Amino acid sequence: MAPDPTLKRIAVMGTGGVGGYFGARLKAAGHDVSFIARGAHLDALKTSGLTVASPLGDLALAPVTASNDPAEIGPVDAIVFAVKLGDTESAAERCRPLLKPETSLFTFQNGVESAARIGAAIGAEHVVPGVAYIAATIAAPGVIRHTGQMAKLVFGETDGRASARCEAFAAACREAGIDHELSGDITLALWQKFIRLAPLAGVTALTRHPVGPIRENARTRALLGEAVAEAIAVARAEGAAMGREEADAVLAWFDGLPAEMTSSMAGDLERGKPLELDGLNGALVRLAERHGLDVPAHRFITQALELQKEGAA
Ligand SMILES: NC(=O)C1=CN([C@@H]2O[C@H](COP(=O)(O)OP(=O)(O)OC[C@H]3O[C@@H](n4cnc5c(N)ncnc54)[C@H](OP(=O)(O)O)[C@@H]3O)[C@@H](O)[C@H]2O)C=CC1
Ligand SMILES: CC(C)(CO)C(=O)C(=O)O
Repeated sequence: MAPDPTLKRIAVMGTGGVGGYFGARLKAAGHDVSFIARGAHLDALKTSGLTVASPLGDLALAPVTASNDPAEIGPVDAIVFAVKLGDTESAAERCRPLLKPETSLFTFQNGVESAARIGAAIGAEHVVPGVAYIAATIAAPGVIRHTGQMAKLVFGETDGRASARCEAFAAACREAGIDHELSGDITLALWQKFIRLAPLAGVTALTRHPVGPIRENARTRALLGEAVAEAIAVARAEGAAMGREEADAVLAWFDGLPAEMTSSMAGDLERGKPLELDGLNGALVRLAERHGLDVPAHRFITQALELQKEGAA
């Protein structure tokens, strides 16, 4: 089947675990996808193409269009935005040559502040918030490694409308075999992920252990539970429609994860890369303060990881 004609040209800003994996699936389905990358990873993409190793099916795409200069790519219909939170504003600014008035930017960054930050840089009208559920990383230059079975995108307009641009992106995902959901309440979807991710990221990074041992040890399980309860309190204060009993569903989700599952922030810590601490646990501390709430577990996590935040020198 020919790919949906509405999204003729797609650019991936940040060809890492998330952008590389989902961008590769879209390209394999026949879409015109350009990959923005840098360093040795870009060199490998240019010389050897993009490889994805995944339990859902490997891909070896060569050649691929890859560049560190968005002006070389020019205006596109959609952008998949997936850089780390610390690169948000600089990468958003670099998207300008990719924009025409109707270009949509789908952001799959973690946290609950991504769309607002990108919107402030390039105009809110371009931005569609989204959530990625996947564990993927750059295993070597040009190679994305996906672990586990989870690989899902959730996206939607902030006002809940089923817009043409979201329908078109959903069609592209369908054609590419990407598990996806066009959400009628993306703000809730962002919080649903955030109340899982921030505790998991914080506790896996802090303990340097995957979820298996953390959930089996009474003390670390309690820390995870406290971090979840605090995140839910902040979500509720921010207006997310969820009850305190949501904590049971989150702990059940942790119990269902593969024991060896960790978080992208723990992976960054291991590799000496900068941490997304300010946008995850740090964001909960900031938002809690705004509502007069105390979040001691997240405060402690941010304090304990502070010296690793910028990555290894
Ligand atoms: N990895 C995962 O499993 C998941 C991650 N997420 C979220 O998705 C977002 C992206 O994470 P992830 O895919 O892991 O990130 P990665 O670090 O794997 O990939 C981001 C890539 O973008 C590159 N990059 C950053 N800025 C620019 C720029 N201005 N120009 C060109 N290239 C640039 C980075 O290069 P360099 O390495 O040189 O910095 C890197 O190669 C994060 O917010 C993360 O929390 C969400 C769900 C799961
Ligand atoms: C927990 C996980 C793997 C879920 O998608 C994630 O988002 C991350 O580690 O950044």
